[in-house]
Amino acid sequence: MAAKAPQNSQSSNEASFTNNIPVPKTKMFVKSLAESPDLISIPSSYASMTGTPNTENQELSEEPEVKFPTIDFSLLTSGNPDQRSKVVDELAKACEEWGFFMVINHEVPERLMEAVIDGCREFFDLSDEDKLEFEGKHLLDPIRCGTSFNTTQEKVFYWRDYVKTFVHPQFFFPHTPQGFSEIAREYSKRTREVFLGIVEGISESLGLKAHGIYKTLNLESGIQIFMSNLYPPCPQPELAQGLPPHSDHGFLTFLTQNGVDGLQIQHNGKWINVSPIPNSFLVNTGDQLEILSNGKYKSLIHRVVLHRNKSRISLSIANGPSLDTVVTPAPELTVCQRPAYAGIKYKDFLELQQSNNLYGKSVLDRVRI
Ligand SMILES: O=C(O)CCC(=O)C(=O)O
Ligand SMILES: [Fe+2]
Repeated sequence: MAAKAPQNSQSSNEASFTNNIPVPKTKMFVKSLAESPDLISIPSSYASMTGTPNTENQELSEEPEVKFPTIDFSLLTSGNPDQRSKVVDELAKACEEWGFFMVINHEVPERLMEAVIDGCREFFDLSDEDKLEFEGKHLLDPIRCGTSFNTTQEKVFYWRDYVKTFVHPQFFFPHTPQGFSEIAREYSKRTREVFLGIVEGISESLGLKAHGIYKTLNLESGIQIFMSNLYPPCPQPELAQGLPPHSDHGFLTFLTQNGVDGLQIQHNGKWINVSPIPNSFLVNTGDQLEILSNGKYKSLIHRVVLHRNKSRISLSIANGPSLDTVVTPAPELTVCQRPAYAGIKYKDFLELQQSNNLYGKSVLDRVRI
């Protein structure tokens, strides 16, 4: 059945979004595969050749109670300089030692967080034909929906469907399910406010002016990508992967989920399961922060493992520079140290990341000096 042309809330003919890298026809959505009545094992095209996710070259941490860094957003914005400077120090430590933190007391209403996840679920529940309307034709099309990560490049597919849309500087969104777009618009806006507050704190933590990063990365027209992932129940979770180990291309990613865990982060050479504090954001550092901080704040390597009987939905909001910003190490940080990364336009970085395999820090490695 032929897919109809994508329809979005606004025009998709923005010059900054058009490129010529075509998107292949989506393989079957993994949700439909997972719902096949007789499925007792995964097709070989989903079986990881590098071993099971949990035994792959690194062990799972055996620490029973991991104390993840937690940032109280209300203390960062309270106007009390002592409280703020304490949180700035905590941000420095979290970014340097973990590349990961949970944000609590962020003022995004819990019911909005629940409503947006419900919207994601309703979207994934649409028929394959309805979802294919949003498949997208080119890699940087503002709305794209599909499965795995990049099925033209992958020998092994990931047990994951996704919908991905650009929500800043211009808001694009599927017109269905009804009401989803409005909820997503509000959620994206509120999340961006928290992101901008955290960016000021990170700016200060690097010894830059509070607005330094905002100006350098042109965040006024910074990219915000709304990406929801569905990981359906998998009959052989020990063989398939939700997402392989990778870092995120942007500056900071804000993640929430439907109450089902599955995210693992790499810390001190071990994998750690992340179980979020309710109503918190899981925030991780991305490649543009690693470049800007000249390697002081490394981007976090993370991956997703699957469940036999549970369906997981996550929503990651990737926040990055404007597409035409050339990101380099901050000049203030290369006075005593040589720059460790060459400058690269964010749009080029994004295109490289989207058109290749998702693995490790493959794109960042290309700009290391
Ligand atoms: O689903 C998750 O927990 C992580 C998703 C992720 O890594 C991504 O969207 O880049
Ligand atoms: Fe990620």
